[in-house]
Amino acid sequence: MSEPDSDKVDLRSEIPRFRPAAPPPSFGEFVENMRRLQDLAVCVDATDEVYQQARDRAAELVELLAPYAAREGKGPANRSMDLPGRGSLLMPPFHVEKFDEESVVARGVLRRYHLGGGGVAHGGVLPLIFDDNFGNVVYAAKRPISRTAYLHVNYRKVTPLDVPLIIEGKVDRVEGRKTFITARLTEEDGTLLADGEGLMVQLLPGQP
Ligand SMILES: CCCCCCCCCC(=O)SCCNC(=O)CCNC(=O)[C@H](O)C(C)(C)COP(=O)(O)OP(=O)(O)OC[C@H]1O[C@@H](n2cnc3c(N)ncnc32)[C@H](O)[C@@H]1OP(=O)(O)O
Repeated sequence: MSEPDSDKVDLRSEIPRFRPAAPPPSFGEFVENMRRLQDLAVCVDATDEVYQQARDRAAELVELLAPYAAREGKGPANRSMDLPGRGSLLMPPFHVEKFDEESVVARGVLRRYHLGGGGVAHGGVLPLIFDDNFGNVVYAAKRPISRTAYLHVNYRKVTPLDVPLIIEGKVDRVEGRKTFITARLTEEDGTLLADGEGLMVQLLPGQP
């Protein structure tokens, strides 16, 4: 049976209306264990016997979960606002601490999974953090639903792992359908690691 139209932000688009989830009690620990698994998957140096066992246990987990795969916007991942990264493994584990028309601030850490080289974060992870912040800024500023047209990141210093990080983004200016956003990624003491600028363009009816 098809889903009701009220689940869509725009009846002609495929973007589901965002509804925060109340996840089952064990979901948060499940996600954190999955994050630890990701950290280990990219760092362990084990014997083939260990990898065989890991392969088989991972296959059991896939078999357990596969029957419950649901459409976008239905499961708790990405919608659990009290969990790091909203409970989405794609998102680095950041918590939004401020969400209003003035700015959106989130705090979190990058971990072993996010390693690039030389003990610091992979550069590609930072645009993900900025893009998510830009999306939140547009939402918090009550701008119409928009997508990123471009995103520019200036890497000012290498970004450490396992150190609290803060991203703060705000609307710089609005020009018709265009919302220009700026953001800064810092350490807790204010050390600037990266700053970014992005253009979010309001979607027209029918744009996916
Ligand atoms: C739960 C809901 C989640 C919704 C999303 C949340 C936000 C998450 C952020 C994302 O990650 S979105 C995913 C990454 N982005 C994309 O996949 C976007 C793909 N691109 C598009 O869909 C279209 O290119 C876009 C909607 C951004 C713009 O296409 P349009 O055909 O609607 O715009 P048009 O070309 O008419 O340009 C509109 C204005 O923007 C300007 N513009 C567009 N792209 C630009 C660009 N890249 N650089 C500079 N200016 C740009 C363009 O010049 C023009 O300026 P003017 O109005 O002043 O003439």
